[in-house]
Amino acid sequence: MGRRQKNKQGVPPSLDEIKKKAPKPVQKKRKLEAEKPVASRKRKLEKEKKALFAEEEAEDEQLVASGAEEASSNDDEFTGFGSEGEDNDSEVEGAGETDEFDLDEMEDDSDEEDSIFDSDEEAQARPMFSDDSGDEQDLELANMEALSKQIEEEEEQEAEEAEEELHTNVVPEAPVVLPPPGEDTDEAGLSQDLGQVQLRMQEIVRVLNDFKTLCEPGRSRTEYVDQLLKDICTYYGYSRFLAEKLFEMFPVSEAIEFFEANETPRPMTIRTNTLKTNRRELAQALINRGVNLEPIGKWTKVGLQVFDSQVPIGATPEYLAGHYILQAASSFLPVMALAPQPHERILDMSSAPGGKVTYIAALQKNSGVIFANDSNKARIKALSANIHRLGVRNTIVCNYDGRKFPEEVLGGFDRVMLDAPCSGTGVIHKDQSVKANKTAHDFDMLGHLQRQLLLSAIDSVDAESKTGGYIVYSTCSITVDEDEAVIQYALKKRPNVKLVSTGLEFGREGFTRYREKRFHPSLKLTRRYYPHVHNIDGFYVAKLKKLSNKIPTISNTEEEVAEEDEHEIAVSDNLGAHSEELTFNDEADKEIIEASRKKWLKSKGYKVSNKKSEASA
Ligand SMILES: C[S@@+](CC[C@H](N)C(=O)[O-])C[C@H]1O[C@@H](n2cnc3c(N)ncnc32)[C@H](O)[C@@H]1O
Repeated sequence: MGRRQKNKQGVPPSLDEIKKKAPKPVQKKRKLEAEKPVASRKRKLEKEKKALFAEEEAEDEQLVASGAEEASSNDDEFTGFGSEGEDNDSEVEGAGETDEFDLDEMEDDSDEEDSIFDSDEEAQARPMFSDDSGDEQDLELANMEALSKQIEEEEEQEAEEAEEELHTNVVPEAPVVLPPPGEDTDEAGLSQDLGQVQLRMQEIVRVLNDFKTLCEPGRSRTEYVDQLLKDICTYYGYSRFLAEKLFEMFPVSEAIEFFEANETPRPMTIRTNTLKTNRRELAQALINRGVNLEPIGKWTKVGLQVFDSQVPIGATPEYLAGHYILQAASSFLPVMALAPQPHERILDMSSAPGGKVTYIAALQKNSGVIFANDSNKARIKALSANIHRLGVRNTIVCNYDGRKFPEEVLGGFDRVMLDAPCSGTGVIHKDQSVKANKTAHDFDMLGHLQRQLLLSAIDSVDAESKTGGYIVYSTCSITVDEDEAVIQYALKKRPNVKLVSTGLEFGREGFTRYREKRFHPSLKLTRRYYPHVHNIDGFYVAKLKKLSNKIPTISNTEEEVAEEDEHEIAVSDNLGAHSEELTFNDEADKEIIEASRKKWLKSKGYKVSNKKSEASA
């Protein structure tokens, strides 16, 4: 846990902000989860208000048109849902859920909600929906009053805080940035006071961004980066290993934005369960209970963002009746990419606690069959509970190791969703323990499991499916090891698949090169999401199309084999107690393991014979 979190220091100012201000030991009050900067929210609101009133007359036509446009802008897979007009909640968005929303944790959420203050006035000012035809725009109008009031109050509070800061701040001295050459931070007595550390980070970032002009004579870039990493560990509470791993993914300033974003929660969001209601009705019901909300964005017609509430969001009658599920917005994305069609046979290989699988069922309108699998028995409980509460009836819950598909369980699916177990580097704001707990060994083991699960997912799909033949791979981690590297491995091991567009409207392109690694150019088609860029959890989504049920022979050169399976060397080095869980069950893999083993033995100085070892014979 980071020192800032442990000390409950609340949301610290961003580094941009501290450029303008001196550090203050007393931190600001923690903002509400969904809170955006007041000025920008107000501007947005005013803009929306104008647009809404201007367009009011053309509302119905516009809604229908925008629905049609959205349907047509997506893959062919979506056409099955396209013809039912605006109330057709079978829109192409997908949903999913990450662990934090499982039932066990719902109580905690509720407690948090209880503590959110909302004035009576705001509640009274809540407008009602009077028109059946509206959707997103009605909803925004309905919330306008409440939001305006809230924003005004926030403005007043911010003005008070600014005034307070003016009186309490002392202009700081320029921080000492680097210890004298040859000394480390402690020896040199560099301050560990968090305010000072924060200032030092800001100063180092400034120097690194204009190194030639600003560096101390004789000091190298590496020295600055090293001190910055030390400070990141001190200030945010990361292990050196993870700080480096994440730091090297971004340009320097952006890396700090990423670390900052992990200190604040993402907006609370819910997904309308279209098996039971539609978003407009749900929004009205919740507004009537004192929930302040608005649509998440144009890209989803089922998502709502909750700003604050007078009632616990995880315990309203609507919640208990299964009209919605608490679900991170990022988790909608893989299901949108999967784009399940009615009547299809679908496998969700690691589905607990069920956020994504219940959205798949909703998009299928309870038709077809879904196998909702998860290897963790304990999590199956929450999965079943969600399936029941949300009125999902087309789903069979099962409890296998995903790697047993298709051979020992079942294959021939139209589509497979693999929302893989991962390190959770995209959701650090929810689980601060990731900062200190994840080791290189964990990443090796996860990468290995993810690769195996993905090959099983691919093998479980029927390439001849009339409507499908797709696999979606997603993680709530942003590390290349768990994302592009896993897909690259699958492309090489299964030349009978290719990457296709996810159909998602936003998100950064996947890496085609990362440090010394080079990936297939089609990795560009995959999508990356970041908390500091998209204000959603860090996420990765890739969509594959299976072209044939036959796996073409792989003619890898020895060098390619060694390159692809670099991580396997590390894994075999590390197998130890976990070796039973991680045995390969695939002939092709055995050869690769053997090649890796030989390379590893050679690297350790052993003489390696060209005969096959007993284990692989
Ligand atoms: C990211 S969570 C899935 C979240 C889920 N898709 C949702 O939307 O609610 C990853 C899941 O993988 C499961 N898992 C881990 N190893 C597995 C394996 N070998 N086979 C199948 N599931 C596995 C974990 O129990 C965990 O529930």
